[in-house]
Amino acid sequence: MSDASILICDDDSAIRTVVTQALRRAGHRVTAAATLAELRRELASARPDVLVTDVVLPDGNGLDFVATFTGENPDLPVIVLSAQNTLSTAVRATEAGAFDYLPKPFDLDVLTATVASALARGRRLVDDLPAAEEHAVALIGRSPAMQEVYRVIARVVSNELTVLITGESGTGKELVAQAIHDLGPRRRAPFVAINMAAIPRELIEAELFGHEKGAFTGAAARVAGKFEQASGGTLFLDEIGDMPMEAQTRLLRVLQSGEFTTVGGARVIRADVRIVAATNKDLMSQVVSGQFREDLFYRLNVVPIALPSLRERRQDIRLLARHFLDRAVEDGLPRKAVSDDAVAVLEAHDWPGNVRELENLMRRMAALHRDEWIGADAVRAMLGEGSGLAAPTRDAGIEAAVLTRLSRLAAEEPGVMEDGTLYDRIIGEVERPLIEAMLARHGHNQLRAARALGINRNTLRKRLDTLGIDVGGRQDDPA
Ligand SMILES: Nc1ncnc2c1ncn2[C@@H]1O[C@H](COP(=O)(O)OP(=O)(O)OP(=O)(O)O)[C@@H](O)[C@H]1O
Repeated sequence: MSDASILICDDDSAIRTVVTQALRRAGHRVTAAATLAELRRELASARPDVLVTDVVLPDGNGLDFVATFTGENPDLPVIVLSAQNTLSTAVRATEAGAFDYLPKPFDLDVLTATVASALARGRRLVDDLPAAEEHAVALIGRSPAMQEVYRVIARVVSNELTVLITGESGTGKELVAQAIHDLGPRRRAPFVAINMAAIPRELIEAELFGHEKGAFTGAAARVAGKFEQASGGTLFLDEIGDMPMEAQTRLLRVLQSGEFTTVGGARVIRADVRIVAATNKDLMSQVVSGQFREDLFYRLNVVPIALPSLRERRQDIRLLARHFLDRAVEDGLPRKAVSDDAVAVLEAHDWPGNVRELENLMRRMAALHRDEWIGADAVRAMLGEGSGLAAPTRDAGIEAAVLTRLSRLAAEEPGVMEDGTLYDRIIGEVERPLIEAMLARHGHNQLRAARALGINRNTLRKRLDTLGIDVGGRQDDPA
């Protein structure tokens, strides 16, 4: 007999019975309540060692009760059970001061273990949480795998622990990092992301720590690095597995000392950022092969969050598909709906590009499908056409940008999807930044820019004219 007393409140009598039996088997004394009123009566007559409560009760909301109750009884651990399996319930439960949150259906062994650890600690897990606030980050998914992700997020939002998010490309690593920022006390300061794979290796340190004027060829002025830009907020180190060794060493030093110096500078700056890192690589095997510093790995991997692939949470596909169609409506596209057999096709697909691939597909459907109802054949056809979507040579960012642009155009100009101008308009919009970038890279020398682009100099001149790109009076200097 543990001699601990547990009070359980749930309006479902089957849950009350099984929980009571399981906790009694574990040696505890158990009292049960079916409503908030009964719960209040029980609490007034005797103080339990742990309170376990449901959220939706016939006479009120369990979470509101927990928030007030834990404020007055900070030492009594509360475990919240809920069937509303969203990130916001997990976070609200933690914000309300709950010791832990268990999504329904839960495993009785897990509940028993959670009660045991609540008894061992005898206090709330999280202190000083920010006031509950509606947040913009929509992480969709109710699968058990996502529930686990929400629980970890809810536990880390209020502290400064470094988080390492792993998962295949497109599983939502950046979205999770953003959620951790948006829900935590640093949310009013910037969230700054840097992608190690997208920056030339030799520039990574300057990007991270900033550089002084003249630190290297081309450093015309002092530039603040991402650490400074994110000051007070969160720094998201994306694709951390691609970080070169020297930069890893420097990052480790910063994490150890909490200070850094800019490239070429003697100035010491205090690093005031929360670090969230992400990778789609197996960092541990990179450690083994000597490509990643072991000490840095352990510094980053304080709280690991492993995001499931979409294949591992197929039950979320329907919700996600609807979510992306709703988002398309917000972008001004007509409302579309997926039929059940279309959902079955979506659920059977393997999604190598994960949620990003599904998001792109739904955007394409919203922008291009003619009927309001999206059936199985339309999905099959679109999946067939888009089968190259996740191919490494195709940039999902460009795909998404083009589809977003198409959506906006469709919303702003009815008829544009049929009026025969789309090719020139969209290609023109992509062409302009491409040409401008190559001109800038080649010092506005048109001949060299044309060569680099692989087009004829006259073609380039014509395109500059048509697109109205200002060449600042420069012509093509001799190459
Ligand atoms: N659970 C989710 N709910 C809603 N949208 C999601 C979810 N997961 C991912 N997305 C969406 O899918 C797209 C890809 O997500 P994100 O960029 O966060 O993935 P990632 O894992 O960081 O990818 P990469 O490794 O390629 O950088 C984004 O547009 C994001 O909003």
